[in-house]
Amino acid sequence: MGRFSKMHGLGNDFVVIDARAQAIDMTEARARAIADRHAGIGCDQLILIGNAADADVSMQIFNADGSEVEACGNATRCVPLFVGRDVLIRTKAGLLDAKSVDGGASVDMGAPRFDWDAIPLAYPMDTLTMGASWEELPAPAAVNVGNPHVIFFVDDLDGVNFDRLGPLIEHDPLFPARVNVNFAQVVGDDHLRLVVWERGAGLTRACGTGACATAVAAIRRKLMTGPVTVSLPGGDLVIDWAPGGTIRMTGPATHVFDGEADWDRF
Ligand SMILES: N[C@H](CCC[C@H](N)C(=O)O)C(=O)O
Repeated sequence: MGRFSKMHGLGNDFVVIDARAQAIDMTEARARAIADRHAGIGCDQLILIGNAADADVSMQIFNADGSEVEACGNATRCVPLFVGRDVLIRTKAGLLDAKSVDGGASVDMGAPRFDWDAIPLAYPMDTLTMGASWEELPAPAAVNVGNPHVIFFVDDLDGVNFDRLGPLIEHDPLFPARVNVNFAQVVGDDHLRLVVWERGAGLTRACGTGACATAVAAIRRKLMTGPVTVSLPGGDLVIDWAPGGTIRMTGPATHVFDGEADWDRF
């Protein structure tokens, strides 16, 4: 039998498996089966913690649809709680420094990237105000924070049909690696509301990399200067960034319970 921890960051929930202690052959199909909320354990993302030659641990991230991706901000904040100390984490997006703070963690998420081919987009385009539109939505921004994000700043977040526009944009051929779709509303000085349709997971209660990408886009557009409070359905994150620097994300991390499972059954 294998062991796992159920954890979350502002309701964005994870099954976390310590692959240092147990051999597990993770495939896209097995990740999807584990994440299934009806026939599996259920989570937005599956997280494998492993050994790393150049860091304290490695972190692999699988979306609920089974796709392996580069970054997950909310899960990164859970790693110090999971391993019991501050850690340097090797991910597909680079080395991340995660330190415990009261009730959660503060993480240096690295530097954002803005070039069209770093997002990536299918062809050259300005990524601060993109020359692309979807129905009534305003021209978005695009930012890569280890994973790809498109950000729409709207006047009325409650009037957006997330379930219709989210998948339409996630799968648009302009995004050859698909994309996380962020819908944001400025609600005060250095304060945003944000709802995210996540690539490979759909609507979640919070998205850490989405909060990072959206705060960076707001600062780039001079809508605010930061540190930015990002209010997601599951709660608040604080994002600090200045042009030319790396992004610091601070917020809660929660351990819910530990369990056992026979991984060969998935
Ligand atoms: N859906 C994302 C991965 C999880 C990101 C999110 N849960 C976070 O906290 O950053 C992607 O496909 O890039």
